[in-house]
Order: sequence, then C-alpha cells, then structure tokens
Amino acid sequence: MTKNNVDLTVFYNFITDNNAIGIHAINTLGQTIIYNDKMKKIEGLNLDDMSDRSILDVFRFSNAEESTLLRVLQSGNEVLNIKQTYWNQNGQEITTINDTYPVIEDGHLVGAIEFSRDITTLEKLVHQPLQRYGESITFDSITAVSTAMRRVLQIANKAAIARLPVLLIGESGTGKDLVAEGIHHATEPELNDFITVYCNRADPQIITKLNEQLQHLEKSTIFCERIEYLTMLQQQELVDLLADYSGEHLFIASVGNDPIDLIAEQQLLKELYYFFAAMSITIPPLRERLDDISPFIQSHLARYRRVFGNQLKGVTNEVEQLFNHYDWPGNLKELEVLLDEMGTMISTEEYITYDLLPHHFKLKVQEYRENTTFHAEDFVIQAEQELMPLDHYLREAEAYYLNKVLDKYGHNITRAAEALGMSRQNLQYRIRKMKST
Ligand SMILES: Nc1ncnc2c1ncn2[C@@H]1O[C@H](COP(=O)(O)OP(=O)(O)OP(=O)(O)O)[C@@H](O)[C@H]1O
Repeated sequence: MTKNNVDLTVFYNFITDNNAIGIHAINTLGQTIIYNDKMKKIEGLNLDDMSDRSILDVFRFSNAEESTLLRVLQSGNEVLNIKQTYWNQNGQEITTINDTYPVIEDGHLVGAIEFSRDITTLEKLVHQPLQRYGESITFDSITAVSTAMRRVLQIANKAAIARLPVLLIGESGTGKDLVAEGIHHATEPELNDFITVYCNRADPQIITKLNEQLQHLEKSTIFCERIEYLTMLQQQELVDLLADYSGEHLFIASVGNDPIDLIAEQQLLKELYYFFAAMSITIPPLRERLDDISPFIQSHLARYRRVFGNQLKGVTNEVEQLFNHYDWPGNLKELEVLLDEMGTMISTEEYITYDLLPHHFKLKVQEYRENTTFHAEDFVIQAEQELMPLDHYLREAEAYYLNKVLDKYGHNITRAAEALGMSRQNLQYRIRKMKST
C-alpha cells in the first residue's frame, strides 16, 4: 500500500509497535497475525508463544464462545467496552478495557482484531479509592482467621498504641491498605483524619502537594501507599518532609516487596526505609494462609445477599479445593474481583460451581483440576493399577459420588439428601467427615 509513492507498510508497522494500546489480530483460522509489544506487556506472554499458532492451541480454549476474538470471528459482530482485571504471569495487577471488531474486506470476513486499553493506573488512582468512600475500615472489617493474619493484627494494634511510624510489607492485594486504616481507627484518642497518598511518580508535584496539605492538618494518619513507586528524588523529598512533621502525625507506608531487595535494586531509598522500619509488619501472601479464603468468601457473599438480595451461600467443594490450590498472585483482592465477576452472573444459584467460574480462571486451574479430579474410570480396576485398601477405595468412591450429587443439585442439601435416600443430618455428617479427611 502506497501514498504519494511512499510505502505505508513501514508506517503502519511503526504505529502498531509504538502504541499505548494492546493490539491482537487473528485470521479466520484463529491464527495470530498481529500481537504488538503493548499487548505482550499487558498479557505477559511472548510473541514466540503466539506466532504461527492458533489462538485455540495457545490458550487451550475448550469452548470457542469464551474467547472474545473467536466469538467476534464467529458472529461477525463487534464486542465493545469489556472491562477485565487480572494478574498476569509476572503477578502484576492489570485492568483493561477491550474492544473487539470483525475485520471485513470486500464484504468478506478476513479476521478479528482486539484493542486493549490498559487502565491499571487510572483504576488504582481513581476508581478504587472512589469505591471505598463511606466505608470506615477497622480491624473487625479485616478477615483474619489464619494464625499469620491474627498475628499481623496484634502487631498492628501495638503500632496504633505506640504511634510509631509503620512499614507494611506485602504483595499486591494482601490488605496493606486496610491494615493501615485499621491502625488509624485503633489509635486512642483516635487521630483526626486518615489521608492516603497514592505514590504516583508521574506527578512531579506530589510531595509539594502533600507538604501543603500537612500544613492544614492536625494530628492525623498519613498513609503513603507503595513508596517504592516514587522516583529516588521524590523519595528524598519525602524523607525531608517526614523529618519536619514526624512528631505531629502518624506516618504509615507500604511496599510490595522485601524492602532490603528494593534497596538493593535501587527502588527504595535507604533513609526512607530507616524512617519507617521501627515497626515493620509483613502481611503474608494468601497462598500461605489458606484458612482466610473461606471466611473471606463468607463475609463477601453475606454482603452480596444484603446488597443484591441474591441467594448465594458459598462455593462447592470442588471450587473450594481449586481455590486452595491456586497461588493467588493478586491475593485477596484477586479473590474479591473474581467473586464480583461471578456475582454479576448469578441469578438464583445458591452455590458457586465450577461451571460458574470465569473462563480465564478455569484456564489457570485447568492443569491442577485435570490431575486431581476423580473420574469414573478411576474406580475401575485395571491390570496395571496398584490396588488400594478397601476402606480407602470406599472413602474415595463415597467422596466422588457425594460431590457429583451435591454439584447436580447446586449444593441444596435437602434435595441431594432426598436423591441419596438419606436424612439431611446424615448427609451433613458425611460431608463434614469428607472435609476432615
Ligand atoms: N484481610 C482482608 N480482609 C478483607 N478484605 C481484604 C483483605 N485483604 C484484602 N482485602 C480486599 O482486597 C482489597 C485490596 O486490598 P488492599 O488495597 O488493602 O491491598 P494492598 O495490599 O494495599 O494492595 P496494593 O499493594 O496493590 O495497594 C481490599 O479493598 C479488600 O476488599
């Protein structure tokens, strides 16, 4: 393609490669033909993973309906403004808005193209703080059933009493923000305001603005969220500011990684770390405190029932097992986003079954599920198979059968017990026994 005798292909390639929008295009066979650098960053995949391969192969889609690109290819209709939050292979939280279009040439469909706008920063700085408006977070609002999390809250309570600077260390979504606000409300007498500073390096005036704000504040809590996101210069400005105001206010900061590593990687200023290090609280990732998953789901679903009036009571055993084996790179926030996503699809269901899980989550747990789910053929004796003791075999067979029946009846105990020809109490007893083995 040329214009004024200039080959435009080179310009089009440049536009594709130097663009703030992720672009992914496929042909009618589902093969990737364009996958730009921005899309690579967003999805955390390599071009080599994608080129010359059918999108079906790469993602192992079990159902073409579930890929927007393939859906558009099949229907010929555009799908616009789909918002998604997920954690890519590097454990980074990403929020995108996607538009997917059919590509038509001379009246014939020749492929489909997806444009993905990365709105992660906008989401973090604007939408999430807005969502939390009106809700005051105390230690009671934080799910802390695991020993590790109860310990975190104990130390946080001590920090509130001591009113010393606090450093909260933990991966994205572990609840640092909540613990900071919990500390604020646990101070006695309670400090006046809880101010969150989203450490956005793109704002060169950020520390100057904080300085102006501090001049008008009396005895408040200042939470500097993710201080490692500031430039070194901004961090130095913050150190100077803290020295001026440390007697007046309670300062809390958070970091997403081990601060010693951050210092070694020159992402955190040593002096800033020293200021906060007196009280360091490490919040462990969710995969190291699985006991918190179930109570978090319970309290989240209870809120759903109150707000949306639906019937959701919990998740099936199968989903619970998958949750316990997934590594949750986005921690409780990822679980929350997942529940929210499913919440919008629920109408009359009482339990979240495997089928209700969003496709992107099914992909993440697919391998584990394939390796662990019992199949009917597991109970057939095969020549090469090692025999297991009878009581073990019966236990597994019972668990397999009970789970199947419970799933069939959406975990409605009364209906499942009826189908199994036993009392509700008997079924509940067997479920408890199954969970404890
Ligand atoms: N222990 C918890 N109890 C209840 N909700 C939680 C808990 N931990 C996280 N959440 C949920 O996850 C969301 C994100 O948590 P939060 O913003 O505190 O994470 P964070 O560690 O500050 O993450 P980031 O480093 O990305 O800012 C919260 O708004 C809350 O809804």
